[in-house]
Amino acid sequence: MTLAPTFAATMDRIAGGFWPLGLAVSGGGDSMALLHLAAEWAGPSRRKLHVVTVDHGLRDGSADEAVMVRRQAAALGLTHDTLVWRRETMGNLQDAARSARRGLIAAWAARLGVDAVLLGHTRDDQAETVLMRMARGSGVDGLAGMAEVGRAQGIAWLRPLLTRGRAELRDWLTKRGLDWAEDPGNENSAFDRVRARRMAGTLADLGLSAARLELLSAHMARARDVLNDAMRDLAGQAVRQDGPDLVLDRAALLAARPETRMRLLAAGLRWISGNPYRPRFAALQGMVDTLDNGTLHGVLLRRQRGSVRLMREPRAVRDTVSRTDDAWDGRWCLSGPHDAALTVRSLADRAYAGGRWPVGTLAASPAIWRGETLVAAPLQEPGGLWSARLADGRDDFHRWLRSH
Ligand SMILES: Nc1ncnc2c1ncn2[C@@H]1O[C@H](COP(=O)(O)OP(=O)(O)OP(=O)(O)O)[C@@H](O)[C@H]1O
Repeated sequence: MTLAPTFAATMDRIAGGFWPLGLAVSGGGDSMALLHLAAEWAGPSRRKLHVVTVDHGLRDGSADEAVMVRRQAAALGLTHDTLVWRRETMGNLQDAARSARRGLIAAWAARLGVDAVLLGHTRDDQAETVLMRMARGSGVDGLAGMAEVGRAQGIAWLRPLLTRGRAELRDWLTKRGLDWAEDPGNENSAFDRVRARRMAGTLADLGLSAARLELLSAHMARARDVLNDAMRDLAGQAVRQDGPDLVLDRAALLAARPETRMRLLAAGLRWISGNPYRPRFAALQGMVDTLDNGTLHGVLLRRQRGSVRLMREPRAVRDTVSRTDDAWDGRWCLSGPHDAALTVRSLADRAYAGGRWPVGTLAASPAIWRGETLVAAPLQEPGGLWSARLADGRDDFHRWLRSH
């Protein structure tokens, strides 16, 4: 099928529930094609498409590209904003630029009431991602590549061009006499992605084309879904949430397949720690084979008779301080009489044994402090003026697991 109708069908399938929509357009060929295709698809509703360009200021011409995008967006009747990023961090420049860009765009979307932003990743980007992940020894999840619909930083990121080729998009623009900018960064071989792009060219000569790599990622995405279903079934049978902790039936877990067990443990560690990434494979494997006492990813594992309890590691939250009306450790909400002089910190060594909760759970639980004076310890001594509950979205492990 030709480009515009397939694009429209994809958009109807993935973007239907979102309106207005954001469009991240760098000025390169992929995202300029995205701009024109999206405007065509939206028709008279195009006023609800908002375009954004991040000017990284990393090289001459980046401001000109933003101006070019603005001009073309205006000609299509779309609003356009330029966000300027000033580099503050050292280290991997492309990674820093990408995460700054995503953060700026997400904040921009929140300001406009936009819940979903379109990105112009193509099949070639997907193929390069898969190759880079192969080179890093990724498993099924990594080889599934980028998702057509993903959630991060509080919004949805949609990639409606993931099955289309870069050359096809440029042809489409050329035929319509539309302009785009070539990113000089694409020729800089210091970047992993650029090296992957070159490697992809060589492999295509051997038959390992972008289309084949995209097929691989689609197979892997299906395998991942099956494995995640198995993990959720196992969680239903073998995991009980106890307040902020998880209690795992050790025998049931050890009887499950290692991959299912490993996924479940990784999910439990992420739910408790709030870390969006899973631990490294080697560290996880060591722990999952024995399900013994240990610490990983800011979480303690403690064996208790036939089970293993997962709880937040007290040391990991020792230095976490927040105001009483912010979520503490990203997962606890406190309520009580407001007083600007109070702060939330962990109960730490003021936790004592003998109550409803293990000392470890209490030590990593939130407490209200005035300087060094303990004002309230809601988990250890409930029923006082202060109470603590798990934040929405992090309060029910099994529900959380269904959406992660
Ligand atoms: N400066 C920018 N301003 C607005 N959107 C951008 C900008 N750069 C990239 N994008 C958006 O991100 C999409 C992908 O860009 P790019 O291939 O450079 O990848 P990336 O975001 O760095 O991520 P990855 O390296 O994982 O592919 C573009 O098609 C566009 O939608």
